[in-house]
Amino acid sequence: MGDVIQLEKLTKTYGRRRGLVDLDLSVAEGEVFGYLGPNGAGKSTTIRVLLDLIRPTSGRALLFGDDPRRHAVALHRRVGYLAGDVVVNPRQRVAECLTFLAGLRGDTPRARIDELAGRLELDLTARIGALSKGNRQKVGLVQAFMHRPALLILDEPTSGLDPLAQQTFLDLVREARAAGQTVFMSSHIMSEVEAVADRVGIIREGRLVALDTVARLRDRSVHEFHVTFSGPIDRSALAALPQVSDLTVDGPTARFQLAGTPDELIRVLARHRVAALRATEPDLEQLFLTYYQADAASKETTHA
Ligand SMILES: Nc1ncnc2c1ncn2[C@@H]1O[C@H](COP(=O)(O)OP(=O)(O)OP(=O)(O)O)[C@@H](O)[C@H]1O
Repeated sequence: MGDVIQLEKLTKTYGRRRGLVDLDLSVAEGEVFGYLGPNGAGKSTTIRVLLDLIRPTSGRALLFGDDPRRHAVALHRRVGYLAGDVVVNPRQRVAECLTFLAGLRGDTPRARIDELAGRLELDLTARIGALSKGNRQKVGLVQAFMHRPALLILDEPTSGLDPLAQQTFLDLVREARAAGQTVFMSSHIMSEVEAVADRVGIIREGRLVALDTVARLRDRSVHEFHVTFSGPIDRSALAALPQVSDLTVDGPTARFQLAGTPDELIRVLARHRVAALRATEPDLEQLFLTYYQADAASKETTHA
C-alpha cells in the first residue's frame, strides 16, 4: 500500500514567525494517524498546506503521490475535510447546506446524510445560524464523512462535541478504517486519539518530536506500581533498579514508577513474599504532558 500523505522537509514561516520546520512525515493508505500538539504547534498549518489553502515556504506536501496544487478538483473529491473553524452560510438550513455540498462532491445519496445526521443527533431542519458550536461541528463532520472519501483530514474533529457525539465520531473513524479509508486527525487530546489511531505524531513548535505506534508509545511510557509485601520491604533493592523512580514506602506497600520492561523488577520481587501487586495502565496523557511541559519550559527559557 502506498503513502496517501507525504510531507518532505516541509517548512512554513509566517514572516519571522515559525509555523513548520523541516517536517518529514508519511501516512500510509488505510492508516488512522493522530496528529497531536498543543495550541500553536503547527497542526492547522500542516493541514492547510496539505489542502493547498496556503503554500509552503520550502519543502513539499504530496497527496496520493501528487502535488495538491495540480488536479485540485479531482483531489478534493477524494478528500473529506473538516476545518478547525467550520465556515458555512448561516441563513441556510442544515439539510440545504449538506445537499448543496453533496452535489459538489457527487456520489452522496440523501440517505447517507440522513443516517449521519441521525447518528449525531443533528437537526437537519435547523438554520445554521441558530446552531450551537457543537451542532455546527456536527455539520462539519457530516460533510466530511458523507461521500466516503479515500482520505479524511480532520482538524480538531471533536472540538465542542458532547461525550455522546464524541463516541459517535470515534465509531465513524473506526468504520472508515474498516472500509480502507485513511484518516489524518489533529487533536490536543491524547485519549481520543489513543482510542482510534494506529500511529501518533506529536508536533511541538513546528517540529515533529515523536512519531510511533500507539502500542509502542504505551510501552515506552511509565507504569505506576503498588506492591504489598508479606514480610519486610527490601527498599534498597528496589531503589537500586535503574527502571524504578519515585519510590515511596507506606507500611507493607511500596509505590513507584517503572520505565521500560518489568523483567529486573520481577527478579527482585521473586526473592520476597508478595501479598498483592497492582500495575496501572501507562497513562499516555502523562507522556504527552511531558512533551507539552518541555514546550512550556523552552518558552520560559526563551523569554527569560
Ligand atoms: N496566518 C498566520 N499569520 C501569522 N502566524 C500564523 C498564522 N497562522 C499560524 N500562525 C502561527 O504559526 C504557528 C502554528 O499555528 P497553527 O495554527 O498551525 O497551530 P495549531 O497547532 O493548529 O494550533 P491550534 O490548536 O491553536 O489551532 C503559531 O505560532 C501561529 O501563531
